[in-house]
Amino acid sequence: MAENIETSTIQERAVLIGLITRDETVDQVDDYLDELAFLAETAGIASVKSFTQKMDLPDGKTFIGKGKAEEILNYVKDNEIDVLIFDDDLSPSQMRNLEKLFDRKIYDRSLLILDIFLLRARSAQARTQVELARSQYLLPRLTRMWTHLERQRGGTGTRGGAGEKEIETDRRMIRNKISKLKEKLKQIDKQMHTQRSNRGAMVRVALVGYTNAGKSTIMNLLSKSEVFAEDRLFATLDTTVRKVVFGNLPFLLSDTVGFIRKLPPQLVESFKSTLDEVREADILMHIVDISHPNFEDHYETVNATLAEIDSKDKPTIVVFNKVDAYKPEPVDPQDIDPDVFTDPLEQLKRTWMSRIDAADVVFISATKKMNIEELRDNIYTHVKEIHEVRYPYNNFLY
Ligand SMILES: Nc1nc2c(ncn2[C@@H]2O[C@H](COP(=O)(O)OP(=O)(O)OP(=O)(O)O)[C@@H](O)[C@H]2O)c(=O)[nH]1
Ligand SMILES: [Mg+2]
Repeated sequence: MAENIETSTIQERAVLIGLITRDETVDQVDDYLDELAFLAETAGIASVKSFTQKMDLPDGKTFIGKGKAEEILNYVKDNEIDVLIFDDDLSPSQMRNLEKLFDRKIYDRSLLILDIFLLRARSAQARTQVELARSQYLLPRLTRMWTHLERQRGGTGTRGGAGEKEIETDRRMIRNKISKLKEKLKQIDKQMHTQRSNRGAMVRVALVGYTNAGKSTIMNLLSKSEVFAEDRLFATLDTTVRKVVFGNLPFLLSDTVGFIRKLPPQLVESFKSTLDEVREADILMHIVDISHPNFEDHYETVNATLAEIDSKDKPTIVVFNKVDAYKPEPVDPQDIDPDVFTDPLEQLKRTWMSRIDAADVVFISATKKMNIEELRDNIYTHVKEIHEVRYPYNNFLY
């Protein structure tokens, strides 16, 4: 799509909106909104302010309550806000109602993630997968798209019978597009499957983890390759596979798309073939950014997503990355036991090494190259185990 100069130089301004439901704390929701701001930034949208509201259940019609809506509306009018971004997913009718109420673009988390994926998709496979997910997301929301179109054409916003007919045409077009994309994806999947089976029976290790955890950085470090890594969410959408040899032991290492809280279900579904690399892996390396205040949530989110793609029970090395940037939670000095002078990182290590089998946990810094030998030893041990079962007479001398 052609971008005009205006949209690329003047950033869109957004307010972020999150509900604090019964099972969530204020701190948690603050962290979710920080993440949402990071997502918005990745999509080129500046977050100007956040609003939260305590509510047990979202309002069926407008998601937030009346009073809150008024407060936000006033702010939106006074501060040149273009977009409202909700941290949770909105139903098609909520989205329509909100759009009417605010007369601004309404995003939910899914739509934002879908837009980022669309911006970042490079390969034919990734593009097809994202387009499919996005079309499926848009289909029930077409009326809204139509009103957008109408406004762009300078219409008055009133929708007569002709409008409804056009919506029906648009719907048919999208349905056609969806089936074409599915067909195309089937073809690509077939090719990828052949490529994968041509790789033979080499042991396969897959890097998995929350987005921005450092997977690509670790891939580069271990395989001496150059995979795009940066401080952005979803820097990687395609799977890269490299052959790596430790000592005399060869194996395949793959880097793939990161996970995030509330990944749109349409995306998980259409990225299933990208995630085949994970599903068919012998060993997983689960990378966790330990410097992130919410890293325990991230760890759980990744495990839940792994369960969704039937990959939860594989041998897994948990790699806590970014120890160089780890900042312990501030503790009240009075709470510190004067007899125990252990450093907080040490304590954290102990906790996790007892929670997960200690043999499968490593603490590293990929950028500062701390503890990389230990990581390599750990991978070597795991790969060797599988290799010996697969090639009992070979003694892996190549
Ligand atoms: N401080 C610190 N930063 C790191 C470390 N490892 C990676 N990073 C930084 O974290 C950011 C994300 O790294 P990536 O390797 O792109 O992360 P990723 O998991 O591949 O992210 P996605 O592809 O977006 O899912 C980059 O800015 C890296 O430089 C580390 O050990 N310490
Ligand atoms: Mg990456």
